[in-house]
Amino acid sequence: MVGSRSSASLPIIDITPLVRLDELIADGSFGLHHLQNEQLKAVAEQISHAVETVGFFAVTHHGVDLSIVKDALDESKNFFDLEPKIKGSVSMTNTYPYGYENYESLGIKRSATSADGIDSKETFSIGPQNSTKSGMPPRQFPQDAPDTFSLALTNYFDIMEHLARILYRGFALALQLEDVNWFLREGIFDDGHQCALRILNYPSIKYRKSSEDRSKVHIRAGAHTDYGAMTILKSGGPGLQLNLSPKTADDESSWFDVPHIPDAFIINLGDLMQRWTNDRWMSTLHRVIAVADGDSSDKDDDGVFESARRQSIAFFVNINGRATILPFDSCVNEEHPSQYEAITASEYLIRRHAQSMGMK
Ligand SMILES: O=C(O)CCC(=O)C(=O)O
Ligand SMILES: [Fe+2]
Repeated sequence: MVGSRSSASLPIIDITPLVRLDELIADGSFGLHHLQNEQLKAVAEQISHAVETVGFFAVTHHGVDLSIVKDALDESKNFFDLEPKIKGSVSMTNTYPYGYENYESLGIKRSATSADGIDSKETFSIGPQNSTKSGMPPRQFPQDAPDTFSLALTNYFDIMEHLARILYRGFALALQLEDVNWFLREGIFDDGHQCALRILNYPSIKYRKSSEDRSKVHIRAGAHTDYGAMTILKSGGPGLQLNLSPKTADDESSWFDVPHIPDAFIINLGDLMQRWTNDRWMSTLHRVIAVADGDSSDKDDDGVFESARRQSIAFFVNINGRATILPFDSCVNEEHPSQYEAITASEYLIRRHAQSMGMK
């Protein structure tokens, strides 16, 4: 029964100490003694625990200007309301891996489980600002979309880049790397990084649930793991679920709701970070399901349910394409020998993308 879905205990981490650290570094007053701060150590421990046991956590007190988030959500809504001809005028191609995609009309099924159908969502993505250093194509926005749209997305991208830096410091502390700015070194995560921003729209839907199989859920985005280092997700409503064991993806009882926490961001790790940490940190399977409005989900008879439109914004945090991914020393020992060879980040992402499209 959908009404009995249970919530995973999502770690909620107040990242104030990491935001303070960022301020100290920005104004030049940082000294190594600041790393001895007990609250900072506690945050690193919380991150470490979250990524080793769930692969997902929420961050609060992140310092992000929420008016930029609101603008991005409002402008996204207006964008997806535009005519298909306009919103689809910049679309994803073999040479431009961003732009507009309508999964339903393309018949795209990107999911790990046989039970999932075609995603009922549309998306628009942009890549990094610095196309020369990142080696990615220059950003494109539909010509007939308002300037306020490109401005809102550009601003959102910039604040996410900043939050990514703050979180990467948390990761360096959690991994006990020798330098708190380890991930932010030149050639690892500098302005040649390959982050991507994707806005998502799940149109409102009506669906019927059969009385024979009441456990069946209506999938809006099929089960998948993300490819990159981490994803910073702003979800505009409930419906996100996670599953801690890929083997049980077809078993409904193994899916847990990720609580929707307004004003927080949900962080989840991607496959690249799992590989980098020699499988110590988890890239967790997740999906989006329709949640009936007004929680009328446990009607007795065959009912038609309606689920409101849902929007979200995913910021896929990557690193520079040429950076080498080799398991961290702190994640390799006799009990856990290194599982992976060195690979560059871009090689890895291309390989993962090909796998998801059914090519090997
Ligand atoms: O819309 C959401 O809440 C999740 C989106 C997601 O998982 C993705 O785009 O990778
Ligand atoms: Fe995802």
